[in-house]
This record gives sequence, structure tokens and C-alpha cells, in this order.
Amino acid sequence: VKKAKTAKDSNTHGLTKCRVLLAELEAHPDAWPFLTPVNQKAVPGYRKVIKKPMDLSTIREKLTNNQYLNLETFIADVNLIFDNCEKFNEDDSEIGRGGHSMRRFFDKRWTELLD
Ligand SMILES: Cc1ncccc1N[C@@H](C)c1ccc2c(c1)OCCO2
Repeated sequence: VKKAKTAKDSNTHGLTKCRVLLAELEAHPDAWPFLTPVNQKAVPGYRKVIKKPMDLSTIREKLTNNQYLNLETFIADVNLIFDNCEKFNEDDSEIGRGGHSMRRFFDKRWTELLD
């Protein structure tokens, strides 16, 4: 029997799914370009082109600091990683292909976890 969903319950379950999804993204073989913030001094043009940088370690920090209100705000930050990647990298490049691979994996997993 499904328990009545209170706001707190949805939030708790939503956050549990965020933790599961983030752990799987961090462990993915194609995650390496996305694990830490892009070093904007080392990557010419990145600061100018990408208005809202995002990476998996920043998402981990925000999750730890309870900065995600629900699954949707978490999904928005993960998609920011992939959108930034598509904007800056050619589809036919190692990082570009990695971004598409990670987005496909993430889309499949969060839809599977939807309650
Ligand atoms: C996701 C992304 N988009 C655009 C540029 C970089 C990156 N990732 C960084 C970590 C990165 C990924 C690969 C690298 C690198 C830095 O510095 C030089 C060697 O290859």
C-alpha cells in the first residue's frame, strides 16, 4: 500500500534518488571531464562562452549542504553540465561524445527512478 505522500516524504525520497543518481554519474567511465570544475584559466574562451559552469563535485557539495529543494532542481544542475558541454565541445570530440554518453545514461536512470 503506497504511503500518503507528505511534502517531507516526497522531499526525502527525492533526495535519496539524487544521492543514488549522483553516485552513479560519478562512477560512470565517461564522467572524467565532468568530475571537477573546468579550470577557466587553462581552457581559453570557457569563461566567456559558459555563463553558468557546473560539474559533479559542485553538485555533490550542494547536495551535502542541502541546497537542492527537490529532484527537479537537482536534475536542472545535472542537465547544465551536459548543455555546457554541448555548447563548448564539438559533438565529434572525446569530451563532446562523453557528454552525450553521460546525458543518455542520466536520462535513462532518472526516468527509471521516478516513483
Ligand atoms: C567538460 C569540459 N568542457 C570543456 C573543456 C574542458 C572540460 N573538462 C575539463 C575537466 C578538461 C577535460 C579535458 C582536458 C582538460 C580539461 O584540459 C586539457 C586536457 O584535456
